[in-house]
Amino acid sequence: MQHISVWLDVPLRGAFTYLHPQPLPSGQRVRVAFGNRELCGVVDNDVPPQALDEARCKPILAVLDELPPLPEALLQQVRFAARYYLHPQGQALFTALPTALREPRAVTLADRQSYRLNAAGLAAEPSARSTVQRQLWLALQQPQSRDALRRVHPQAMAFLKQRLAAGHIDILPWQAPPLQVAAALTLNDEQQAALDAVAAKLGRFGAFLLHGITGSGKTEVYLQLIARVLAAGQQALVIIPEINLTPQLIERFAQRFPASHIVCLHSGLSDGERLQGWVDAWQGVADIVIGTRLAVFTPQPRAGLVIVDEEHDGSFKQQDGLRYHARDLAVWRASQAQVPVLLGSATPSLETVANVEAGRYHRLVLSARAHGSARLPRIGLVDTRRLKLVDGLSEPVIAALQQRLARREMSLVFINRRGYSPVLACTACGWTSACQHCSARMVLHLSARQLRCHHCGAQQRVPLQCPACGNPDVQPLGEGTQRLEEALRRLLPEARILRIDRDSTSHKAAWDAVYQRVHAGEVDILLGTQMLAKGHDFGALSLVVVLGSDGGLYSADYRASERLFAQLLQVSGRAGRAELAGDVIVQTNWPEHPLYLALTQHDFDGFAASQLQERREAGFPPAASQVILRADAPQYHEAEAFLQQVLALCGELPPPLFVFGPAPALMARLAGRERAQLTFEAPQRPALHAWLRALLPQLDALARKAPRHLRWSLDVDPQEI
Ligand SMILES: Nc1ncnc2c1ncn2[C@@H]1O[C@H](COP(=O)(O)OP(=O)(O)OP(=O)(O)O)[C@@H](O)[C@H]1O
Ligand SMILES: [Zn+2]
Repeated sequence: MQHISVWLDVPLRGAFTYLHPQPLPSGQRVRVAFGNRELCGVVDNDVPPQALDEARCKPILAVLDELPPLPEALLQQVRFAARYYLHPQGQALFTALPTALREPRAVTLADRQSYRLNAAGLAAEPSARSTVQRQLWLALQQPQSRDALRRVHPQAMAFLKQRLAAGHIDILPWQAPPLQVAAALTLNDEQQAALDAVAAKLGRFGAFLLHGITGSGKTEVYLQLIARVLAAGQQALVIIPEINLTPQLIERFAQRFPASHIVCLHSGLSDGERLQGWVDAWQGVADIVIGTRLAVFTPQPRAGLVIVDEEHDGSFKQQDGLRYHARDLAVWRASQAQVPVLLGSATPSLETVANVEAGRYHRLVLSARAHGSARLPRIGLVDTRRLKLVDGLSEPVIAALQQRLARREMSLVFINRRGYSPVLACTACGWTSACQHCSARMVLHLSARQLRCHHCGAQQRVPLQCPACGNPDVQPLGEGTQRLEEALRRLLPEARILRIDRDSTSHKAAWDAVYQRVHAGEVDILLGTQMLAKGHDFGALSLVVVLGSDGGLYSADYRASERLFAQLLQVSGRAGRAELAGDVIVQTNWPEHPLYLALTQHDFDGFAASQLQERREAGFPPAASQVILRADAPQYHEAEAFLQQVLALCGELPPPLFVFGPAPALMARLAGRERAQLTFEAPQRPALHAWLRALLPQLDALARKAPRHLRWSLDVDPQEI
């Protein structure tokens, strides 16, 4: 019997040892017993098996070998991710796999082979009268996939089956159809320079930032680079935020590469669809993979290029389990595969800006809008300190909306708050609608007659009177999208208004309908949240109004200004993308704030430089490296006590490492649990990680003794504090 190391999806750091009569290759999926369950495991011969007595060791129950062993490149990527993010490797591995491959069961996959008549089949010619048979027989003189045959005639499968049984068919391995590239746009000089710079690195590693203002034609650069990669017989990986994965984007890729196999990986897929796409990429059948953060783990044997669009986007950081950053893993992966990686954004993250400054990434600039006459919009501020607002709207804003309406141009009203009003308050005693489970207010959803917590999902009926003092006069305070919709309908009765937020437009089909209406010219005012901020290209849009953004100016989170600036520049970037000139109006009580001043000048570089300077002075990332140890429990003192024990375990940290806390998290209470944290920090990452890695065994031991209801986690390079 052989001792074999197997990774399991369990929160333990080591691999497990099982027995099997023969050696098995690394990456082989197997079924094993674990406790009283059966689990899927993955063999890893890089880990020495434990020298256990055979009597104490269980056998492997089944070898799940309908697929080849998982590729070494994936196992390496997982090894790196587990090490870097201080996460159990077994769990990291299973995070990387599609759900269907996490189960201890065999999977079924589409047939990607081709079929062609052999000599016997060519000799057995159907009679001229059986037209369907003849049509299929003629088609099968060339290699055909099952899909292609079905398109020839719906009865194709029956014909194929019969001919296979008769021994008339040769089965051929999958073959890529010849590449087709539809007509591309002529690049402008900056686009061309960017393309040339990355193309020069094809076949080698190089990290690039494509810093292109909104509407500068970044996507066109991606498409033309991908054309080169495909022409070289390689595969491309494109990672984008979930919110940008619109049917329009996919359509743009499909139109450019009509014969290529494009796989789209996102959260809306069924397990079977995700598995098929993943396996197609791994088997080299898929030429292009476009997906959200999890797609960074999709294997590609002929990898040629990695693209991360909107690289600054917060959704690239996973917030539970293996807390990886898809952009950072994408860069690592490109360096392993020796291919270039291109990070695109109009508002790059400060991490990336710092990497450019340090010479690790090379910056490529697109400084002008690509579309013929398009210019950047004018951004103006409306000082609301002395203005009377009607449902949150100032006179100049209403006038501007009216003007566009008269000119039959489209406007976008942006407010990052869904619901009717962010809080309900009692006019007598000052009671507000706090969530009982979170340190947050419950949002009024008037149409549903509910108060809802946007953090934990708690819902309750709108009280008819103040729950504290019985006063019947409880009033909504502030505006959300629903209330603004109501106000706009009243103030501009002739306008056709379309509200877009997570309540109105949650699935892809709804998005499709939005696009159709917008492009058919059936919308005068688009009103919505951050769902509208990024990536969309609405030609007729000439005015953007930003409401309620002041809240982001004075947050305790040091990243809040960076995020707000990026969001405002992105949403401003929706205006004036084609022939129409664009205007942006930001309503604010703080018109002198440096963030707004930089915004009105479209001064990303100046703003980023000042933010980086602040971070350096304060010793915050990217000028330092952080790891947060979080703990939560029903009572604060339980979470805190655990972290105190960790502190005692740490003892004196070797300078320049240091730790602060335990302190309550910014959102101290969430879904009924109190949250505390320790923040570890150091000017340099390797020393911090090495020191924490050495601490892990003792930390795990301590955690095993903690109360059962205590939860804890490590967050490397945290994005939320
Ligand atoms: N070289 C070009 N010549 C003419 N038009 C172009 C060119 N490149 C891009 N465009 C057009 O400019 C518009 C904006 O391009 P694209 O959507 O690629 O920009 P982007 O930089 O990805 O924008 P954003 O970051 O704002 O989403 C599109 O309508 C596109 O067709
Ligand atoms: Zn809540």
